[in-house]
Amino acid sequence: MDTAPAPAAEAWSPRPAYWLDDVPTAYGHGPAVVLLDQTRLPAEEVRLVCSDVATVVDAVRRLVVRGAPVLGIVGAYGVALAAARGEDVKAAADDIARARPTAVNLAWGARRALAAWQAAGGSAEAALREARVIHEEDAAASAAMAGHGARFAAGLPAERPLQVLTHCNTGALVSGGEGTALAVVRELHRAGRLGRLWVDETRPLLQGARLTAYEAARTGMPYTVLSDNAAGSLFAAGEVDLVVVGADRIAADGATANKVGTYPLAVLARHHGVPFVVVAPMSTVDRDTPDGAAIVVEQRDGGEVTEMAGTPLTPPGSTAYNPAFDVTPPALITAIVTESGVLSPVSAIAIARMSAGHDPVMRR
Ligand SMILES: CSC[C@H]1O[C@H](OP(=O)(O)O)[C@H](O)[C@@H]1O
Repeated sequence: MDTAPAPAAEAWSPRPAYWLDDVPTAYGHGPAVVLLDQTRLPAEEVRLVCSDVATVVDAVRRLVVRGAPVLGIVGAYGVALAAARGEDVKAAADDIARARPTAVNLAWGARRALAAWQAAGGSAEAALREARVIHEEDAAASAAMAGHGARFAAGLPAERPLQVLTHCNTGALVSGGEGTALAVVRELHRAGRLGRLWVDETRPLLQGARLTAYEAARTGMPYTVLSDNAAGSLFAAGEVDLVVVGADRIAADGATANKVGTYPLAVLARHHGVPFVVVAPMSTVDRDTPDGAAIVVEQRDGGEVTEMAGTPLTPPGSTAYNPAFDVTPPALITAIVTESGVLSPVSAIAIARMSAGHDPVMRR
């Protein structure tokens, strides 16, 4: 079984999204939101300079920037950009929130920046300040989750360095810091406790094969990519000690929306007695969504399934079912790791306590 070579571990960040005050733009010099174009990775590191909100919204829709926490950061920067350009700020916040419906962070970040703008009497500086606070908060949350998650993993009965399976991409590309679930894996690697990272390719857009592998290679983790279909045989062979995934929205009862293909992993993990851990900041917990049935799952264009890099994979006229996410019920989740601590077992009460700002049920 091939394992990609592990280059020297390094403190590395791809800087997925940031603000620049004064750059050449389509409108002359002015502020911009700069995005690392994740559709071009791993082959090319190309940055998109967004000088208006319409460009930000299009970039979110095309997954130029993606992943719940960084979407919260970009949502806030997008509102700050509208304010700086004298655009309709409320309309901008609404357009941003509508760009992708499932990751609660997108609307949450936009609304926080809008509220700051309104509270300051329509101040663009206030909106930008709030966006920067959200960016910094997410970096701190990422570090805290990495610590809580690694300590939880260290408590697992393991006779070997952990073999961890993950789905989609939850690293520094989705965060102001090192990410969510992949930040936990990176912390385990630093502590010498990571035996291998199994990387689900994550059809149809291959966030795992393209992005998680890119991050694992850049940070020196021992990793192996697999087709999503192969995960079951890994469990059956006893090669998975822990599953860690991210989240796009966690409902008040602990039901979790994440990249499509997550729910089957939760079922496999339960069947094989493997801990299944969700890692997400509090900004992804949405107490206004009561349960999994209330989570809106983004349905994306079928062409993402029937084509690969513009090449048809199916006969002309084929239709495709392409939900971007699925929902895992709380009963299949061993623990939810947030910056506040570890919930185990997950319960509606614990989630409610956590989303109300109280300490979670269990803290490690
Ligand atoms: C922890 S945020 C990463 C999260 O977002 C991904 O979805 P997408 O690539 O469509 O933005 C996936 O659900 C990841 O778990």
